[in-house]
Amino acid sequence: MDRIDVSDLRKTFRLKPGQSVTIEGRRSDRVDVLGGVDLSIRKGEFITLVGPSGSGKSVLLDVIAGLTEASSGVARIDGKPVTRPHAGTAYVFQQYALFPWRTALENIEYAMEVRGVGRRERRDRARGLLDLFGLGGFEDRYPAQLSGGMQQRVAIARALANDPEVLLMDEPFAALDAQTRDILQTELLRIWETIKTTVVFVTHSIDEAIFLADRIVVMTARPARVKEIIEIDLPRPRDIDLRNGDDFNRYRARVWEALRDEVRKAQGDWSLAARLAH
Ligand SMILES: Nc1ncnc2c1ncn2[C@@H]1O[C@H](COP(=O)(O)OP(=O)(O)OP(=O)(O)O)[C@@H](O)[C@H]1O
Repeated sequence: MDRIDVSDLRKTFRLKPGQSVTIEGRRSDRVDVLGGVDLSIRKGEFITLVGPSGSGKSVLLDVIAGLTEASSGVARIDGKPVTRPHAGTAYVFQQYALFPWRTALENIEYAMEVRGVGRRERRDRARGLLDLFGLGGFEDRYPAQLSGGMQQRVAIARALANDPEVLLMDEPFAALDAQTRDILQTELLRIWETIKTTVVFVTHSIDEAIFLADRIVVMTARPARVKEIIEIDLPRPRDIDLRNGDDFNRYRARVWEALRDEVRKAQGDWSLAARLAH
């Protein structure tokens, strides 16, 4: 059975009274963000999601997470419709979203506390996760005392603390410098290869999308649908040098080919909106 199944998912936001947007030259108080998304994701698969800015990738993740209700259609996890946040789903955002008043160890323990896991088990597991992410020795540091890369490692460790069946990641490395980003991609893959949870990872980076994925889902401009799914047939475990190879280059060209027109459409939408706004 598929782990995640999304079927004809649509989402329209109604704006607040007095607010409006310009879409294709017309004023509207509604924004159609998801326009019928169909997608099946197998258990243990690593999916990356790319699409123009503002195309609804985060909204799609929010619906799968149970944080936003769809206007119509359904997202299912293990065959059950998602209607609210689910203990088996963890979410990692671009901003580290750690509790500043808790140490690294206590941040990781938090998710287990909520589930009522006993203190000793919590501590042991949180320590194990810190070690897994190369953060042994930093357990008593507060987020402000950690680098961006370290904070994001803690955020991912916290997300993994409850052994999620589904891990949703919304541009988790976008705020990091290029080298830290490369390192974290490799670390994430190393850890994923041992735990094999199902990952849906949103990114703007084509290289990141190829490097991580079993399959890349390319979304259209808003209202978003799945434009194309590209199978990434590169050997695992993957090393960052893979990016210099011919196969990688071919995938780069192919993903960009799928994305290019959608990015143009989205930009046309914005520039038209900007012209009309002046
Ligand atoms: N609560 C809301 N009310 C109204 N519009 C919303 C709301 N949330 C999102 N939107 C709109 O939905 C669209 C899609 O947003 P979303 O953040 O999912 O895009 P995205 O593809 O993740 O973009 P980016 O790649 O830039 O992060 C945007 O136009 C956004 O303004």
